[in-house]
This record gives sequence, structure tokens and C-alpha cells, in this order.
Amino acid sequence: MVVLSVPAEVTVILLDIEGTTTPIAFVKDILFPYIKENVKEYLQTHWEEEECQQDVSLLRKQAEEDSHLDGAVPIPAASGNGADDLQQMIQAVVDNVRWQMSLDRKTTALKQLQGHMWRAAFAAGRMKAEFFEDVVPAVRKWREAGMKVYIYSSGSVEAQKLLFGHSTEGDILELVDGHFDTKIGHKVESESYRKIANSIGCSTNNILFLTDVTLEASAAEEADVHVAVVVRPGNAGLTDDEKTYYSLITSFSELYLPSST
Ligand SMILES: CSCCC(=O)C(=O)COP(=O)(O)O
Ligand SMILES: [Mg+2]
Repeated sequence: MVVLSVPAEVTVILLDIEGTTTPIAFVKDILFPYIKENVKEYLQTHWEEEECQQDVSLLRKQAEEDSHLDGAVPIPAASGNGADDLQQMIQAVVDNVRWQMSLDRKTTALKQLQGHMWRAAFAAGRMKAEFFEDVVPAVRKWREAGMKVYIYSSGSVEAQKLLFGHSTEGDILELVDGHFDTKIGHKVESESYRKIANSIGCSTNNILFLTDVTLEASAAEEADVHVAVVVRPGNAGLTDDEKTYYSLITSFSELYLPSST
């Protein structure tokens, strides 16, 4: 087995979710279709609720920022003109959500609504989150060795907690010391990793970030974070240069902590 030694200065392991702890297929074949199929009904049922209105406001703001993009779907402001107007607005939100999802956009607005929609499905036991089989044993071992374990995903913190709280391995939320999402910044921007270190109270070089996306690895590395690229079944392929440049792991069990036995 290939072994990757974790530098002695590392005290925090920061984990991506999709493609790292969790198969991309679970996200693409279960989580995302649930949104596409249920978004209209969800909006119709919850429209009057404060939380839903906040989600729509954020989506409308995002739609304004996206107005220059090809195929962007605007969300009109409410005119208060009856049921037809409401149905048109709901349809605009549905079209906007589907358009963003067709591009796999990671906007905070989209991720916030998705998190709220998954809440009911997880709570009702209609979904259980999948984790690769090496994840839970490795995370337990790292924590026993004194490491802190944090999550940084484009999925909202609320969605992250749903996944860890309702997994095929049971409730594994207690294995995580904290969560970050795009509210701290986008994963392809190095400033986000400096802010994460600051929020945890450590230096960036105390962090090892595991991700499947080399653009994220590159941004983290620019901030002096240690990185390893995770190669899982179903992940996007890497170029030869990426394979040479980055430390690669195919399982969390390949990480060797000098402090552990
Ligand atoms: C944690 S919620 C489900 C996944 C998701 O919506 C997503 O965008 C995953 O992005 P990641 O940064 O974990 O690759
Ligand atoms: Mg990922």
C-alpha cells in the first residue's frame, strides 16, 4: 500500500465532501435529482415561510449578478398581483435553480436552498448519506492521535451536518470539529484557506486539505496549506502533470500520522 506521511506540523485535517469522503455518484444521482424533481412543490408549500423568502431573496440577488451570463434566468421582484404572478415567480425560481444546477454552480444562494430542501428528506429517513468505507475508521484514528477534523465543502454547513448526521454509518457528526462552506469564501480562492486557519486558530501550514479538485488544492497550497489530492472511483481524471505534481491518495488509510502507532 502507498503511504503518505503527514508532516509533523499538521494538527488539522480539512476534508472536502463530494469526491473525497462521499462518492460523486451519491451527489449527482441522489442528492441533486431530489432537488430538480421537488423544487417546485417545495416552493409552493413553503413560499410564505420566512426561511423560504430569505432563500428566494438570495437567489434573486445571485440572478442579478448572473444577468450577464449566457442563458441566465432572472427572478422578477414580487408585484403583489395575485395568484398568476405568484406562479410565474415560483416558475422563475424553479428555472433559475435548474439552470444553476445544469452548470453545477456552487453559489451560496443555490446551496442554501438545497440544504433546506434536503433537511426534510433526511429527517424522514428518505435518504442516507454515503461515505467511502475508509472514511470513518481513518477519521476516528486521526482524532485518537489528537488531530482536529474539519469539513470545507461547497454544500452549506446545514447540508454538511445533514450528511454526517444521517449517514449509512449512522450519526457521525461527533467526528467533526467544525464546518466551513462558501460563506467563508470559494474553494478556489486562497484567501478562503487563510480565513479558515484564522477561524480555527492555527497557521495555514498546520492544515492538511484533502480534495478531489486540483483547482481547490492549488488555491490551498498558495495559502501554505498542505494538500493531497484524493482519487476515488467516479472522480474526474487528472492530467499527467497533476499526477506528478500532487501527492495522491486513493484511500484515507494511506495517510500515515507520525504520532499514531
Ligand atoms: C455537502 S452537501 C452535498 C454536496 C454539494 O452540494 C456540493 O456542492 C459538494 O461540493 P464539495 O465542495 O463537497 O465538492
Ligand atoms: Mg469535491
